Amino acid sequence: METYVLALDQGTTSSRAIIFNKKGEIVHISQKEFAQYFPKPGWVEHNANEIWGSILSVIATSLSESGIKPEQIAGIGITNQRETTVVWDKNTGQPVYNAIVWQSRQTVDICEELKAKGLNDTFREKTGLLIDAYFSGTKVKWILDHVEGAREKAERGELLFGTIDTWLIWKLSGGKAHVTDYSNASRTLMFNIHELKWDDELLEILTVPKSMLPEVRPSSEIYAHTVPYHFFGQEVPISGAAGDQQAALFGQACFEEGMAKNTYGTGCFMLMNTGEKAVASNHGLLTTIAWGLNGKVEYALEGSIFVAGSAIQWLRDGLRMLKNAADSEQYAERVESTDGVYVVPAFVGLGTPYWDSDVRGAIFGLTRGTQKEHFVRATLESLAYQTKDVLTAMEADSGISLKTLRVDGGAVKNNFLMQFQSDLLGVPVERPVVNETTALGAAYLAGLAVGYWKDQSEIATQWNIDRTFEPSMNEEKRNKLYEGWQKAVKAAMAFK
Ligand SMILES: Nc1ncnc2c1ncn2[C@@H]1O[C@H](COP(=O)(O)OP(=O)(O)O)[C@@H](O)[C@H]1O
Ligand SMILES: O=P(O)(O)OC[C@H](O)CO
Repeated sequence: METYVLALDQGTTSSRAIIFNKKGEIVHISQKEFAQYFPKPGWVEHNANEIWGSILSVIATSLSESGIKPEQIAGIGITNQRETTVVWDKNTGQPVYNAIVWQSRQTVDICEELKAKGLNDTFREKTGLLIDAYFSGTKVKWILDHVEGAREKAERGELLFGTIDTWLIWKLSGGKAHVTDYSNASRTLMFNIHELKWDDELLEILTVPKSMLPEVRPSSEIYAHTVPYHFFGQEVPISGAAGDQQAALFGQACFEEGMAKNTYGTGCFMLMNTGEKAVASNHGLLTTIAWGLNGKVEYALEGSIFVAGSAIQWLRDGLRMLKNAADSEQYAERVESTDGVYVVPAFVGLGTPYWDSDVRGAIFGLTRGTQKEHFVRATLESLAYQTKDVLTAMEADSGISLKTLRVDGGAVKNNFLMQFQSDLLGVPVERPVVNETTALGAAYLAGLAVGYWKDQSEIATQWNIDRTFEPSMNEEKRNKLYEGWQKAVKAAMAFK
């Protein structure tokens, strides 16, 4: 009987189930979108039960459409939008509030209070993060402070907290396992990434009872089995879990120190493997756990860009300049340059390296001759410029000069963008055959735990290039273009 590994990729806008074979090839994909809730400006929420429903639905579709039987699934790997926070009642299994999404800004005031108390260094040293509404810790506090009766229940030990991986494993196992993996724990603002434990001092500052927190485990091991009624009568091992960006680093086989990937989706997330060293950043990067595997944890430096592919969606849906995102490539190619136009897509502020929540989007360099083509090109180029900002910070912090950049995510289909990225960074950009590297990473982690794949060297041999983009721009031009971008960002930040 041929066997497979199933990856469940629970993302910000959709859930996907992807079945992989032994060669790491995609056998089947099914995908389901779910509702986004925006109760107030800047707030983003999901219904955790709807997320669970979407997962059950994609599992059912993938098995029925592929014809693969549940007993042919050797293991399940979970990967997820990170930081998004669910709090539920352990007796009823019902969430006490919507899931508060990573993008949501409803805890900005809590963050300001913590910063005003001078706690930034305490959080940074212990968690590798900075105080920002992005991370889970202040979201848990917000739920306990705002939902009637929640704090009392939490103190009586009746409520559980989890990021989406934890919620899904708890549901799939019929409430048996309340666990998370190191990579997800490292995004909560409550986990000490050096001592590898929930940090009592931070929990006290955030007023979060420890009894709510899941057990933190390696990213590749059997956490639990599916309860038969959720998996067509089968008890399948749930054997891998990692946050989506760390899973993509794994799926890109960036196993050696200094190897990096950049994912171009809604936002852009660049991660560099720093091996067993947790490298502290002086340039606005995050220090994060890449994964726990083979009895140890490995770390990564991360640059987070909040608006990337969503800027192309804005051209399409907001400005109605494009019929679909892919058309941006043809428009950009029709002109030689942007003629000095720069788009700074700071729609929700800027992440790495600026961490400025108040700056908003801006356009510079318009003339009477500016056409749609220049505009579209400048928007695409902004993804590459933001990536250059992140890479510059990363090279400064790690002392490592990048030799090549591995890329994935929806926008890497755009050949213009990839070529411009390579030109701007001055390094080759490598696009793999399997673009679903997030799911692939989760599948690999799950497969390793059940002996489906032998080890990381076997996995590394499965990574194949679809196309390499070589840099062809001279240094003078590259520097001049980048200087223009830096001026544009500075000017946007001055306008507040
Ligand atoms: N050919 C393209 N050129 C530029 N951007 C694209 C292209 N195709 C898709 N995108 C962008 O990529 C994003 C979707 O990528 P995906 O990896 O599915 O994102 P996510 O996982 O964050 O939902 C969208 O924001 C879309 O605008
Ligand atoms: O769901 P994605 O792919 O937009 O990823 C979200 C990130 O994990 C947020 O940190």
